[in-house]
Amino acid sequence: MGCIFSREAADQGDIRDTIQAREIDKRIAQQSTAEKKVQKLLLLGAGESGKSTIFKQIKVLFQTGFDDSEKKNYTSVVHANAYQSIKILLDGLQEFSESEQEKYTLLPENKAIGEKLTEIGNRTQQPPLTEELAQQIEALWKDPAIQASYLRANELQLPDCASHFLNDIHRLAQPDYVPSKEDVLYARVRTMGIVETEFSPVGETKKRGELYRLFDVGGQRNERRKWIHLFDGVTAVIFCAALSEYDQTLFEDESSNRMIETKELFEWVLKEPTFEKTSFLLFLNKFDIFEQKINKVPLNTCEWFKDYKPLTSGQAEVENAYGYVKTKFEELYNESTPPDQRLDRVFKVYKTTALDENLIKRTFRLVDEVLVRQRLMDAKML
Ligand SMILES: Nc1nc2c(ncn2[C@@H]2O[C@H](COP(=O)(O)OP(=O)(O)OP(=O)(O)O)[C@@H](O)[C@H]2O)c(=O)[nH]1
Ligand SMILES: [Mg+2]
Repeated sequence: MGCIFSREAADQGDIRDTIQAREIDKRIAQQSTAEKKVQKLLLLGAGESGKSTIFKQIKVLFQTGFDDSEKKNYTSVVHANAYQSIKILLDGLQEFSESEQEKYTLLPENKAIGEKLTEIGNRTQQPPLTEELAQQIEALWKDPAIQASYLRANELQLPDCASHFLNDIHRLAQPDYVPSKEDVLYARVRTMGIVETEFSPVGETKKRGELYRLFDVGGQRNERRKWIHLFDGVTAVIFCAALSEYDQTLFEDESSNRMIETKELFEWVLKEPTFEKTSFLLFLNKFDIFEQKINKVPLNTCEWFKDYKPLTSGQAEVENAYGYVKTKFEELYNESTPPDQRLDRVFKVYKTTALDENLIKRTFRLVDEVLVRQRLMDAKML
C-alpha cells in the first residue's frame, strides 16, 4: 500500500514536474519572442564624452523625466561639482604661477578664501553650501587670476559643467534649492558599472513603435573591461566622441590626448568580431563647446588632425573644421570595415550637443528610422 501510494505520489510528482517544465518552456519561449522585439543599444565612448547625459535625456524625453525627489538627489552632486571646479582652478594657479607669478596670483583679499576652499576641496565630505560659502566662491570665480586659470582649463581636468555652476552659485546655495532639469543634465558623476533602461522614441503605443533597451557604461580606461559582458546581440552601438576634446588630455592618463584615445577606442570597437553585423551611430558630441573653441584653438593642435588647414573664420570655420573631423571618423570606419561587411551594418554620423533636448529628440527619431529600415531590410521586407 505504502509502495502503491508512494508510486502514485511519485507519478503525480512527475506529472507536476512535467507541467511545470512545460510552463517554464512556454514562458521562456514567450520571453524570448518578447526579447526579440527589444533592440539592444550600447552607449560606448571614452570618459566624459557625454554618454550619461544622453542617457539622462532619454529619461527626460521618452520616459517620465526627473521628479522633484529625483532632482533633489542631485543636490550633493551639484555642490560637489562646484567645490571641485573651484579647487581645480586654484590648483591651476599653483602650477601656472611658476612661470607667470603675477598673472596667476589671487588678489590679496582673496588669498585666505583660496586657502580655505582648497582645503574644503580636498575633503572627502564637503560642507553644505551656505550663502557665506557661495559669496566666497563667487569672489574667487571673479578674481582675474582664477579667470586666467579658467582660460587654460584644457590643461587642467576641469569638468565641462564648471562655468554653469560657478556662474550661478547663489542659486545653488538657496536653502530650498532644487536642481533644475538643466542642472541635472550638467551634473557630472563618473559612471562606474552598467545601467540600463527601456524606451521608445515614437511612443510604445504606436504600431511601429520600436522598443529599445539602452545600456550606459563607464568610459574611463579601468571601466572598459566590463563592456565585453554586453557585446552579444547588439543592434547598434551609439559611440560618443566629444568634438571639443582635441586639445585635452585624459583624466586617467595626462600623457594621452583625449581625441587620440577616442580614435583608438573607436577603431577597437569597430574591429570587435561580435560587432560584425552591428550598426554604428557616431555621436560627434559637445558641438556647443567645439563651436566656442575652434576659433581660439586650432584643430591641428591634435596630432590626428595635424594636416588640417583653417580656411576661413567665424561660423564658416566651425563648419569647415567639423566637416574635417567627420571625414576623419568616416575614413576610420571605412578602414576598419571590410567592403563586404559594410552591407551588413549601418554607419551614420550625427552632430550632437547632449544638453540640447530638441536636438537629441530629433536625433533619436532619425536613429529610430535608420534602425527600423535596417531591420526590415534584414527581414527582406524592404
Ligand atoms: N557643454 C556640453 N556639456 C556636455 C555635453 N555632453 C555632456 N556634457 C557634460 O560633460 C560632462 C560629462 O558628461 P557625462 O555624460 O557624464 O560623460 P560620460 O561619457 O558618461 O563619462 P563617463 O561616465 O566617465 O564615461 C557632464 O558635466 C555633462 O553635463 C555637451 O554636448 N555639451
Ligand atoms: Mg557616464
